[in-house]
Amino acid sequence: MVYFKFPFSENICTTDSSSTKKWVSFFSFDGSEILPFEGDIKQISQQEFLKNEINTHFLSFNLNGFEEENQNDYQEKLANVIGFIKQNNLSKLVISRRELLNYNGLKINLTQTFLNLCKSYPNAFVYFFIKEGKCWMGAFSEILGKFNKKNSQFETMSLAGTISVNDNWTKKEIEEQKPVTNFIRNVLGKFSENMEQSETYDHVSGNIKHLRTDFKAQITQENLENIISELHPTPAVCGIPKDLCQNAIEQFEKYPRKLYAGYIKVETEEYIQYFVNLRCAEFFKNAALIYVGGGITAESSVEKEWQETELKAEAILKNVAFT
Ligand SMILES: C=C(O[C@H]1C=CC=C(C(=O)O)[C@@H]1O)C(=O)O
Repeated sequence: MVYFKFPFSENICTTDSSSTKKWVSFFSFDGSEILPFEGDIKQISQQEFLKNEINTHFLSFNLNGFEEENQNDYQEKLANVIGFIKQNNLSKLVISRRELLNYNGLKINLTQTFLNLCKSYPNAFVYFFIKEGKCWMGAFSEILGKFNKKNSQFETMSLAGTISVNDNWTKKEIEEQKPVTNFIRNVLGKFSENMEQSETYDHVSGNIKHLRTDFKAQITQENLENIISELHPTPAVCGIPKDLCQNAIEQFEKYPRKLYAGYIKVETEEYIQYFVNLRCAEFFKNAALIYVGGGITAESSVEKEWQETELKAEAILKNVAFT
């Protein structure tokens, strides 16, 4: 089963298994895994959603033998990453870690946690699914693509750079967002002659904010999947050049990102939308892993980058409901 909420909507949606059409699919970061959900999309009321509490005791698998990276380990790794960035003259490389949430014998009310995320992030795409023993939940507002089937308009955004809502932007974040914007402009330029780019502005997401630039372009539907595969993974979740950065991520992180930093495709009558899967967690019977990362540049401070991942983890953790 899958439940989700579109940005700026309060309606909870699910899929109705009477149809075999696949309107909702999750794509892993490295493209090796696709998790489709069969059925037409339908809305359900909050009462209906709350009828059966789903908690972590229902899940099939325990998380065993997981060793969490502590602040020191992570900062040491980032120091090596910065060396690699300088050596290869990279504008940025996005590195992540997994924060452990141990339930300490308690259980998590997943239905309530999903509702808390919906309330905390009205501008986000929020989802929750259990399938084949896997359980993930996430809430984020970055759009990889939104295609309007009626007028063939394609929208996307460059979203990067993170600070606490009350802080001021520094050169580091401004320089970190630029390669994302340039990358998107180059890709869209190959497929469209009329592209519009907005000013760069603040995008608030709970306790933090990002820099954001919007794009609109006229495209043809036949090119949609090509555009998505050229865009993904954008330098907001990977880096450029893509292949070198994807390899470096594998070397430095030493674990598969699975669905983190992948995307979710949702097709409705009017739109085909692709949401970037960040601020997400993988739930097990006894513990959960929160996936958090950040864009590292030659100017990064390893301590600030650690704090940034703490802030991002907090965005999920403060919404978790224990029963
Ligand atoms: C990779 C993540 O965030 C991306 C999206 C927005 C801001 C980012 C940053 O400031 O590093 C990242 O590019 C994450 O949240 O795990």
